[in-house]
Amino acid sequence: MRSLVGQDVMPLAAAAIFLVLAALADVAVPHFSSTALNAIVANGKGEQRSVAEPVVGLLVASTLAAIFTGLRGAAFWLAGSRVVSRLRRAMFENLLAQDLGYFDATSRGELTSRLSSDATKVADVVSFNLNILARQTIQAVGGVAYLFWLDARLATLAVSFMALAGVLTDVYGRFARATSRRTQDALARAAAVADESLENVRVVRALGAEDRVAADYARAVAAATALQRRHGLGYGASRVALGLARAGSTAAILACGELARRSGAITSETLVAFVFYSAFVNSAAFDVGDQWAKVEEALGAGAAAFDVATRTPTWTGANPPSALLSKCTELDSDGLLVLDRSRFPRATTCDPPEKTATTGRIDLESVTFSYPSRPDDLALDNVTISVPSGAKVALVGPSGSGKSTVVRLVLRQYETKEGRVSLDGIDIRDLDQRGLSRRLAYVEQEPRLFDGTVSDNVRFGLADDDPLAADDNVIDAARRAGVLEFTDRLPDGLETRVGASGAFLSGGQKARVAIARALLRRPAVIVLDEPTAALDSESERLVQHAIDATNSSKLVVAHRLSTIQSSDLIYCLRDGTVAEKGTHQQLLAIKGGLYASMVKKQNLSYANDDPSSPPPQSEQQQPQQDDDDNVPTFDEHHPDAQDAARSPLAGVGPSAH
Ligand SMILES: Nc1ncnc2c1ncn2[C@@H]1O[C@H](COP(=O)(O)OP(=O)(O)OP(=O)(O)O)[C@@H](O)[C@H]1O
Repeated sequence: MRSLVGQDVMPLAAAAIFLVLAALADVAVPHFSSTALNAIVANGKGEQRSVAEPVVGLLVASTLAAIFTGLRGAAFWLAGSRVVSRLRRAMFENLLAQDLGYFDATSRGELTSRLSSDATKVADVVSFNLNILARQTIQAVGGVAYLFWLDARLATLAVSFMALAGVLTDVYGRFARATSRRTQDALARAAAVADESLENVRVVRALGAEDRVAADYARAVAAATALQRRHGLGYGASRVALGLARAGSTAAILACGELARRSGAITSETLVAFVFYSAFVNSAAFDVGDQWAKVEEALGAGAAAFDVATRTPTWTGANPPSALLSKCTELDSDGLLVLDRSRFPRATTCDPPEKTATTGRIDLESVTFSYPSRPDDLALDNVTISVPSGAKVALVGPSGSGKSTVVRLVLRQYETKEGRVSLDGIDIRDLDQRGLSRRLAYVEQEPRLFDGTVSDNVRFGLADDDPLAADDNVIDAARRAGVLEFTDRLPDGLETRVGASGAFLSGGQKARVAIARALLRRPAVIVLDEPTAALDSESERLVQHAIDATNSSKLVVAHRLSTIQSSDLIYCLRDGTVAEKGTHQQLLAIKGGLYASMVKKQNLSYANDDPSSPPPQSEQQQPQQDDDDNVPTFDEHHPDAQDAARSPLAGVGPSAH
């Protein structure tokens, strides 16, 4: 909290000064009111007292109170909006710095709800509740002092009622804080349901699942509503209790005051002034309770927001897993407030890529790994994989065998449990994350784009002044990845907007943009998770050629085996272990081997899928690796197999570097 408000000391100090001045002016108002009233009553009894004097005093005090109240309100509002914007930034930056296991366990909808609704609650506290709380506290304390000066015994009576109100407020405040936190949690869960459904709205529509999704959301909202109803009843009960305490206070003061007046212990005038002041003080004191309860509520709601803003990511090794925590990340003048460097003492190196020669060799050495959400299941078990400099290495294997997991570990999206992943012999945990992501380009199976133009997306992640991001380079990468083929037909060319998450582009177009993004970076290693699956065979051949023509090492996940037969090395995974390893030909030679059986199955299914292909051959007739010579192994009648045979890569062994 200190770091959140620390930079707003000036507006807050100004707000505090205006607050004190407004409260002092307010405190003077009942004094002048009661003086004027007493003068009017005395004049009615024939005395000659000035009424004008207290009325002028009243006007001056009220005017000053109004001016200072306005200034105070504006200053608190300003501070509140700055604090909440800083809180939101803190939350967002800290989210970007988290280990990715955190996102497996926390839904995006919940996090966006924390960023919007929970943070707003905190803003309200600073803008309104603290402001009113402080003002009423000053007025209550000043008023009580004045009451004691007027009559100590009656003042003690008034204060005991205020203490009762304090106890009631405290009880309600605790209830409000706990309920508010639970309500925000329930709202966050509802937001998660809405987010997931809207993200997948096409699937929902296609499956006709609107009613099911609407019911899920209604249930989630109902949970929040039940808590809000409870909260509302609690609030109502607290208002009744406080109202009764307040009425009791006024009645007791009037009754005891009248008794005291009769006994001569207090004059009528003092009693009138006391009643005026006690009404003023009561109002302030009871408001203090109300505002305090609201502060408690907001603290309950804001607790989750603070958790998000301050969660420490877990990592091992010398450097944190996010470029935001990197020592070489430049901070803006405002500073990244969450990223307080003292919290991240292990961030030791800053190794800009240009300073580190890199050959692009990747090694997984005896890696064992399980996902944080399933700590007891080994996704990889003692896996050793090498990608030599400039080589093309493929990962194949049945669904769930661990191919994508290998990729995630190479990208350092998760931490290995045992063993290590290294780039050029350096443990990737000891590399600066920014440098690592400059050296490794990743193209995923379903490429994600960001709202902006095609060229923005090709450049994404590079600094504006980075020479790599120059227009010529972008055009060259776009040409090699086949992006120009479709942008040249659009009126705005590379400056065409792609829509939210690339919604205006087809799957194949998105894939090309993502490949151009990777090519532009001229990385030491390109990691590809079958990104060409969405392309037609002609475009696929073109893009494959562009990727293979780079000097980068390539680690390719492949489901369609026709795309990787020219790889220098193929690792075949099964149940999180390396079952086979070798070139396409070597693996085919393993009779009854996993790779050979996958190739056989794909040929069969291709043939069955393609109505123009000849009827499937019997298993005995399937093309098999001839032990004596290297005959083609893919179904020659299948388009993919034909592509592969015509491909510039077909059968040429190591790719051109
Ligand atoms: N985020 C995750 N949290 C928990 N378990 C996961 C997670 N991602 C994958 N797994 C599990 O890890 C194992 C390996 O998954 P992985 O995604 O690496 O397989 P894959 O070989 O890439 O599969 P596919 O070919 O279907 O994409 C599977 O059992 C999967 O259920």
